[in-house]
Amino acid sequence: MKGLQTKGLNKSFGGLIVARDITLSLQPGDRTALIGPNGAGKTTFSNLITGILKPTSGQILLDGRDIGGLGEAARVRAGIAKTFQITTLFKHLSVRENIRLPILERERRALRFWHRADRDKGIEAEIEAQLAAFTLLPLADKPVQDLAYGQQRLVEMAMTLALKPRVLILDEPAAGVPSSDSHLITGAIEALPADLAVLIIEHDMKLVFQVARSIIVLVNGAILTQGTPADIAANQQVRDLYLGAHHD
Ligand SMILES: Nc1ncnc2c1ncn2[C@@H]1O[C@H](COP(=O)(O)OP(=O)(O)OP(=O)(O)O)[C@@H](O)[C@H]1O
Repeated sequence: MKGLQTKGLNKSFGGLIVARDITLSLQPGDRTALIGPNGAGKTTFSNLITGILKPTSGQILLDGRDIGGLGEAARVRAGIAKTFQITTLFKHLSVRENIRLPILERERRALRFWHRADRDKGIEAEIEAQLAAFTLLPLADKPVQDLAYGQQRLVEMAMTLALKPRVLILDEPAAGVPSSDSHLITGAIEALPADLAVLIIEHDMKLVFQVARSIIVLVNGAILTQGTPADIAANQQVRDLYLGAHHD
């Protein structure tokens, strides 16, 4: 089966169960949001997928292959990427230079024997394409520290795509972004490569309902329900348990 699957994923910290029998699948092209109240286990789930945490039991498959035994770096190489965080941006370097870094790193790892000039030309073309895709061309030569927060988040996304992921986890892409700039984030998500499988963990329901085609609701570490945005908006249990409740 193509894409990412989890089968019966469980995680406990001592007596505290934070992931309960999570079985889901994320196919190429999916735009799936994972929502749930604070402490529901969303971050824990993302950490299980990226390999930061090891599950207590259960399986994680990528294209049908069990990747549960792989460490974080190997999972990135296998095609699972989570967005770089703003704290990892080189703030004094330009947007273009920041985007160049993960591309150079990828090429160094791939040990492809390009003629140097061809390789450099290819890299520069890729940087320009990413700048254009994320509407960053006019800002390309500015130091990242001079950008608005929402624009810095676009730089993170562009850098993550240099890893050529097949599965992309966007962990709170709109966190800290003023609502006047949230269209930058929704625009960037909508412009992601069509065949990428995208999992969006997000508190901002407006953004979730704009970009997700499927929504998974997590409560107490377990999947309460999964459905289209219309299903979820109409689900009384979700409204009672989550959407009506106060969260940040
Ligand atoms: N390393 C840890 N050790 C013990 N308990 C932990 C650890 N990490 C998370 N937890 C607990 O696991 C539960 C789920 O936390 P998690 O951060 O995954 O939830 P979340 O849905 O991402 O919440 P939020 O929306 O607030 O980010 C919480 O009760 C949390 O206190």
